[in-house]
Amino acid sequence: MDTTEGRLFEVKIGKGRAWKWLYAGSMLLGLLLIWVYRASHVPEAGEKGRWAWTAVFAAELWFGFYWFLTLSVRWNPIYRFTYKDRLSHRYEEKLPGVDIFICTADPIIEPPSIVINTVLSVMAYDYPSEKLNVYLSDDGCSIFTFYALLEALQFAKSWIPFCKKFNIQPMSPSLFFSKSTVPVHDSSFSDWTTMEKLYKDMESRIDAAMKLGDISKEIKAKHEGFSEWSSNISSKDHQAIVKLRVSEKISNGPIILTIDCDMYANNAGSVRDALCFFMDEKQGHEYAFVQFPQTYKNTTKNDLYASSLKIIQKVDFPGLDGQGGPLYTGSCCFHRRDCLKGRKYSELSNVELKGERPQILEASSRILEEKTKDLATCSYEESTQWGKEIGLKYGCPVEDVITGFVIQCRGWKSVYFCPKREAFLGLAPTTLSQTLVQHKRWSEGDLQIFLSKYCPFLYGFRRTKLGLQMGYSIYCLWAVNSIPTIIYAVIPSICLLNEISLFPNVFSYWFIPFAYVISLSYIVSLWESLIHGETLKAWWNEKRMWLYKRTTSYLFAFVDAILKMLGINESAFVITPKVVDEDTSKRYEKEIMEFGSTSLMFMILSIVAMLNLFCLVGGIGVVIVDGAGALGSLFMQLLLCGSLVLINFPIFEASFFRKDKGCIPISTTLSSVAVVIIAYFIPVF
Ligand SMILES: O=c1ccn([C@@H]2O[C@H](COP(=O)(O)OP(=O)(O)O[C@H]3O[C@H](CO)[C@@H](O)[C@H](O)[C@H]3O)[C@@H](O)[C@H]2O)c(=O)[nH]1
Repeated sequence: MDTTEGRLFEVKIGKGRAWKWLYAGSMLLGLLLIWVYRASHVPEAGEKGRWAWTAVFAAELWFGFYWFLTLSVRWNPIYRFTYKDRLSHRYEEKLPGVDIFICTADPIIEPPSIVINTVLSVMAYDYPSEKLNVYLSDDGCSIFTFYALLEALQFAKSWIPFCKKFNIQPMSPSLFFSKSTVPVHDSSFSDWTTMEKLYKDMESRIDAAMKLGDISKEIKAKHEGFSEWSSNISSKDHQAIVKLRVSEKISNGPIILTIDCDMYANNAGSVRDALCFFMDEKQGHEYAFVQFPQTYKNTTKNDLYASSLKIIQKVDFPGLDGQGGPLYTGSCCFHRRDCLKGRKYSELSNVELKGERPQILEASSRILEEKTKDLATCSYEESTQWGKEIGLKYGCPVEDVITGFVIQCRGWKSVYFCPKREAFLGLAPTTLSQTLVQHKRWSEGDLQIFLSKYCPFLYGFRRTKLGLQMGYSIYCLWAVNSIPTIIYAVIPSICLLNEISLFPNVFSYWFIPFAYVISLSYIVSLWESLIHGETLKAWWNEKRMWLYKRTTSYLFAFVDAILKMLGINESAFVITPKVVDEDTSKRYEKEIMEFGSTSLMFMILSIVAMLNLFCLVGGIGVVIVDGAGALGSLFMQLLLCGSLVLINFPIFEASFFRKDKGCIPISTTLSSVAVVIIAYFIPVF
């Protein structure tokens, strides 16, 4: 193939425009008919169910509006392909420096052995090693992480050459040795077993230090860096951590990769893939960042907690790319340093990827170390533009999303690149509670953006395409979905119990738009899941998590975001644990849902489930007594209530049949039953 010509990447546009028009047009017609029905059939004043009707109508208006927003990411998806051979041929000698930032914050829930695997994996990229610099920022200021890093540096001297010699992928030793075995007669066998032993020995030394809760004097004597821990140091008061401006003084790579501490590099070519976009002669100067999907190595076969976020990764993000670029999601993203530092896009300037690497002499490295300590302190930032216009934006639980949005508003585009071999593999939450808390943080942060001056429709107006503003709003309005979803999960069921019909009779023409809109949206969602490799059960699990997130995470996020806006509350970053105990882990592998504690979130889930079970039994009783007439007018409610009972099966199982530690505590079950009984006596208006 001729590598002297041609673009460094190619874009393919998604097909099926005619089908999309048909889908969007018919859904819109169906929604309009539903709204017409609602507006023209409101119960008379004084008639039972008037308020319930109004609430359901409001929820349907919202669902329609929200569905319209989601069209933005389905309209024009684009898929990208890179030509790394062309990049090597033209630019091998001129490849830019790349600074990799890994951040960690807590050695207990983010064990150092996980962190160093991430470090080792990125060090093994197929890239000139003198141009690759890896920085680890430890917000937890842990001596164990420091010690593990020293061990990793020693190990890297054997690991990196080994990876390059045998083209090892994944480049994280723990993942590699857990997956691969080499036949005894293979020529690489002895290298392989030596390396595995080296790794296991290192891992057990680190784990032993963690267990002991101390680092021995002999080890401390080996590196002067340990002396930093001799004073009264804590995670709240510690030496400076590595930041953007610090790396500027040390390596000043024009390209920056940010990753979470549990995101192992899994594809040796990712740096080169990213550069195919930044260095493309025709369009490279337009791109500020290249976001790769955050994929997880520990999701179960049927993705119990829907943590793979498959539809976001496979449908939404290519769609956003077609509208000007995906969101920056914190991890797995390559940035142009200039853009992170606040540079505005200009069509005329050809932004070269130059970045003079500071000359550091042996003698000056100590002075540099002292100087960078000062640079990295938070107080350095007082009365500066850091955290506002320069670097990541502070003060929002999703600092990544807001930072990416502002960069796009400065005129830059971003790229979404989904390579065949996953670029990164991380750790998804492995309990229900971790998943719900993580989504609470995301949806709260996103709503805060919507309510701030950075609202996509306001700040993005004239700065970005309307499609991109709509795309951002899908996530920014996640939390608001909680209210209409709760209305829909509760009110029709209560009305069923009280024999109040909220939907048209199955034999009426008005039933058709309801049946059409509901079935089409489920068929499309099922089809999207299946073509992207999900199982039927994974789709069903995703629907359950859709309900659980909306009724808990999003609800809490909604309330907290409003309180924050009113100045009553401050939001905090709850770090997602990367490890759980053995029992919990076994249940996760068997896809048994984990409850186990008495949280308010579980209480809400339990109440909604019990209420629906109660209403379904009552509703069936009504139909048996009243006959076919009642079945016709209550059919939709029976269907809705029945589906809610079915999807909540894990809650009933965890309340009544399970005895393990992950079941729902009896106190939660009793309280929710009590709430349901009280609700039964509340009159419906
Ligand atoms: O005070 C903190 C809190 C977190 N972290 C690190 O930030 C990363 C992300 O935190 P985590 O608790 O793992 O959050 P997740 O929800 O798993 O992460 C997603 O969501 C975050 C925003 O909510 C983004 O910052 C992340 O990049 C993105 O992967 C981890 O490496 C943490 O060690 C810090 O360095 N300091």
